[in-house]
Amino acid sequence: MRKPIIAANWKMNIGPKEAEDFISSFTAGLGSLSDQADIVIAPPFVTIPAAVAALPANSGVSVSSQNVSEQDNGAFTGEISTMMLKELFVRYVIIGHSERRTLYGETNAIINAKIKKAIAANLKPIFCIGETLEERDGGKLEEVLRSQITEGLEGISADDAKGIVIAYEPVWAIGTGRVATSEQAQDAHAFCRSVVADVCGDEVAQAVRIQYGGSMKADNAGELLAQPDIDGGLVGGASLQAQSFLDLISAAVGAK
Ligand SMILES: O=C[C@H](O)COP(=O)(O)O
Repeated sequence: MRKPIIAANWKMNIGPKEAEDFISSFTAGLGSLSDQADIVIAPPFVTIPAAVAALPANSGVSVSSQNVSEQDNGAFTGEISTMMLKELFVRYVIIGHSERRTLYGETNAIINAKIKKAIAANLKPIFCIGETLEERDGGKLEEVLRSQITEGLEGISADDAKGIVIAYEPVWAIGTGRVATSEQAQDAHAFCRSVVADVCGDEVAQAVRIQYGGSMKADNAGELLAQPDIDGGLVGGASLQAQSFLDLISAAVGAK
């Protein structure tokens, strides 16, 4: 049985002050939800210290970054290293989000280097994959997912791969309000799991958690999480208000 994992990706929203207010309302309403799922919040880099400080001890909520450098240190203006994140008690790192791929030119090779760097620092990667509408309509869904997974996980041991979280996010569903149907999402998740089995073996494929991302909300989270291969969510818009994120988590864990 894979424990659900629900992550808030705040993207370029919520500064340090606003994060304190969010976390105080969010943790006040969390109750036992954090026993039923791993809950992760990924603020912008500058908000991470305030988010970590605002979380009560034993809240059961982990902090993630939204990106990390594949370099250790040096002349890389604007970049943040794994070791800097470790100092801030960050536990997860979102890697290869479609916005990083399309807007900032991240390739499968760069993403693979970032995943390796995160693992070496004992940070847990949330490894994002997903097809564009053009690729899906052009019959390339499986080809795209296979190459993203195969190249992203290249050279990673089975033991390390087990701890990676994969986020399947159809690009056409991100921020559009157009959620994949539960059947479309389940089919894609089952396919991703089969590719992980090809690359890393069946034991890893059964252990790896695969989140769905793309217009997930409280009113569709239950149906999505009821699917056997959907183990959680990577949530953008619906994670920006404490109550809407709590409602979503509640619906998600209720379906498992
Ligand atoms: O990382 C989160 C995803 O990009 C989904 O964003 P969204 O929930 O706003 O569609």
